[in-house]
Amino acid sequence: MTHLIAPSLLSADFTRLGEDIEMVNRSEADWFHVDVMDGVFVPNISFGMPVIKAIGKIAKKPLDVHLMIVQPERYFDTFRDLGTYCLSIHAEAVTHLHRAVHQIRELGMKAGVVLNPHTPVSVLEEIITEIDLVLLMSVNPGFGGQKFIEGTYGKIGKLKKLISSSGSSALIEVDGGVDLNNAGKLIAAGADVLVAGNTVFSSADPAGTISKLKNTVPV
Ligand SMILES: O=C(CO)[C@H](O)[C@H](O)COP(=O)(O)O
Repeated sequence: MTHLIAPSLLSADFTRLGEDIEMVNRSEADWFHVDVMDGVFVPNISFGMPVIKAIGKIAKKPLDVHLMIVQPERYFDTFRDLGTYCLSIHAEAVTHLHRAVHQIRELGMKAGVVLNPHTPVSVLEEIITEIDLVLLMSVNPGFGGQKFIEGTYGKIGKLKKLISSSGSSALIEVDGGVDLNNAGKLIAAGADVLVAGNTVFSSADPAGTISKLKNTVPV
């Protein structure tokens, strides 16, 4: 499978969000990455339901929603109703991860599990065959534009081994500090989905940057 690109709307220009969404619609991007922060699980607040509803009205590509919130179970129904394709929750934010991922799947969404940089891949051993995606944070979550954590390459390798030895078909997504310099190495390490915020939206040619990310070859 060729890798997928998911521009993170956290780095979009909110004064012209509609134009940025249309740019992504027309681009070679595959998904919209939507970061939801509550100011408790992470030290920042992003946007909530009315904004996501507006995004969903004009987004022509699947919504890949990353919940950085405590007790995410409270909102699974709401995110399904907002048209979420893949709903990802942090392993660190829920006590009953198995129950939570099954609730997400029963609502008809793909279920993703997110690991913070300090959380080992081994926490997924008993659940890897029951999830659709693992999102590895390559920065500490909460803010766009942070520096990529180099240890992520090794973590992708460990996750890839766990996925192939278990027969899981989970995708590996990487989020945080992804740019044109590290994209090829991330794909070579085994990343299936690259999230990019700052790299895309701070670029002089965002659609061109998405195209470059999409056409990056493994190195
Ligand atoms: O989840 C996130 C922050 O918690 C963002 O998706 C991530 O940081 C992407 O932004 P950038 O590519 O600018 O690092």
